[in-house]
Amino acid sequence: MQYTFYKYQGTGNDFVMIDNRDLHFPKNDTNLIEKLCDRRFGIGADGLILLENDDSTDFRMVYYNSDGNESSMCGNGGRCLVAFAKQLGIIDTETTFIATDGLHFATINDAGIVSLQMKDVDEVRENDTHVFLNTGSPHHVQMVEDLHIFDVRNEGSKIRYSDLYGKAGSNVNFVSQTDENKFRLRTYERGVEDETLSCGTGATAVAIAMKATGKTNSSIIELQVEGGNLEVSFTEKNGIFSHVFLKGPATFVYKGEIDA
Ligand SMILES: N[C@H](CCC[C@H](N)C(=O)O)C(=O)O
Repeated sequence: MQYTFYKYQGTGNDFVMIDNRDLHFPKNDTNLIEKLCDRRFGIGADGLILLENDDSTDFRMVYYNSDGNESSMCGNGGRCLVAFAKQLGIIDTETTFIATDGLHFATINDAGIVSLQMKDVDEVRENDTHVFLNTGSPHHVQMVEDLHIFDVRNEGSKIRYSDLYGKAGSNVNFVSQTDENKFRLRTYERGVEDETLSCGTGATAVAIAMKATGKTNSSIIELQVEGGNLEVSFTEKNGIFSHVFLKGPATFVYKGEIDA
C-alpha cells in the first residue's frame, strides 16, 4: 500500500503527518506505524499524527508515539498539525480542533509560529525530589545540576519504568534554571523510550511546575530545549492554571510517498 505523508518538526520533535480525512489509513496497524517512524527502516520520526474530519471542529488529531501505540496529547505535534492544516488549506490563521484531551484553540502567524492552547492544569503534585502533573500527557519534573552532561536516557528510563508511575509510566523532564523566567530542559519521552530534542507538553509542565514551586514569579516562561526555544504562558488563580499557551515554530520539512 502506498501512503502520502508530510514530515514536520517543532523545535526538533519530529512527526509523520497524514491527511486521513478519507479514513484510508489503517489506524490499528501498530507495526506499520512503528515501521514508518523507524529512523533506518522507515521515514523516521518521534511520532505519527493523523488529521481527520470532525463534525464540530476544524479537524481531529490522532497521535501515535514511535512505538506504534496511540497515546495522549502531543504539544509539539499539535502545533505542527495546525501548520499542516494551513498547508492543506483547511484553516487560515486560527483554528479550534479536537484531540484526545479535549478542544484546542490555536493561532499561526506568517512566520509559522504556532501558539497552541493547552488544557487547564488543576493539580500539581509536589514532593521533596520532584513534581508530577498532567498537561495532556503525564510529566515528572525534577531539577538537576550540570544538565548538559546529565545521562537523560538512562536516568529517565529508570524513573519512567519505576514503581512511581506503574504500567502507564510517565514522561521525565530534567531542568536547570538559567534566569528568573528562563529554564533549560531535557526530556525522556514515554513511547519513544529515549530523549527527544523537545517535548511540548513537557515544556508546558516544566513552566507550570516552576511557577507552582516558586522558582519563578513570572507567568510567561522561556524554555530552552535541545532543538530550539519555546514559550509557555498561563494565568494562575488559586492553584489552577488556565489560558495555558505553548508557542514556537512548526516547520514543514518535506512531502513524500512510501510503500509499506
Ligand atoms: N510521548 C508522550 C506524547 C508526546 C508528547 C510530546 N511529543 C509533546 O510534544 O508533548 C506520551 O506518550 O505521553
